[in-house]
Amino acid sequence: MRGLWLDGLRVTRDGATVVELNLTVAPGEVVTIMGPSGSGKSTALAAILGTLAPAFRASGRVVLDGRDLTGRPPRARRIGMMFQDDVLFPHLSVAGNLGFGLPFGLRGAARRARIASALAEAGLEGFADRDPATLSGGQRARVALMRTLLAEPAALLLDEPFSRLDAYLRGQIRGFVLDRIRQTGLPAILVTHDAEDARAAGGPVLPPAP
Ligand SMILES: Nc1ncnc2c1ncn2[C@@H]1O[C@H](COP(=O)(O)OP(=O)(O)OP(=O)(O)O)[C@@H](O)[C@H]1O
Repeated sequence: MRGLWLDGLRVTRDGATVVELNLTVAPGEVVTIMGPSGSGKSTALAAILGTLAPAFRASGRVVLDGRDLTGRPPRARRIGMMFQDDVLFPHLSVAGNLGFGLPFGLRGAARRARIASALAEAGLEGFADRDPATLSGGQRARVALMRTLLAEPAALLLDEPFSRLDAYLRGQIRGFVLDRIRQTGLPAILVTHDAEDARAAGGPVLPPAP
């Protein structure tokens, strides 16, 4: 079955449940998780990604496109992540940052072609050699998303990815991200405090059930 399935995923700390999720996310669908600060949203994403802090224990299963990811290391899960403070590496050019998303063995013309098409998709032709410090917030956010997508993830997790952007940019970048999700057909989970984000995402909205 294609898509992301959280089959009784439960995270505990000192024996107490922090968060529990039972849901399926279809290809190209965005499920939004909204809830108060400290309700376990980021913890749930870390459990899906396989990066839980040692204080937590996870049970249940994470199944992606029919693969049971339980117990697999993060890099083997093929899950892309976009954070609120997604930083670009300051010592690399924009192209160098995008290249970081690419498979390690990809070199030469094939590598350059993938980077050029990502730049074009992000509306950033001619930006390959730019220092990331000279980009606007919206340009940086687009490069960060394209870097994540170049790694060819099979699902996407978004943790408050728009919250540092002003209202105008927020709408623009949100549209860009949601378009990419629909085009790539990735199942996605969006954590946000913003009702407009949830509405634009168009999918189910869940509280993280304690
Ligand atoms: N590394 C950690 N070790 C121990 N407890 C932690 C750790 N990280 C988070 N917690 C606790 O786990 C609970 C859930 O935190 P989490 O960050 O998942 O909430 P959140 O819903 O994402 O909050 P916010 O909206 O503020 O980002 C909180 O009580 C938090 O204090």
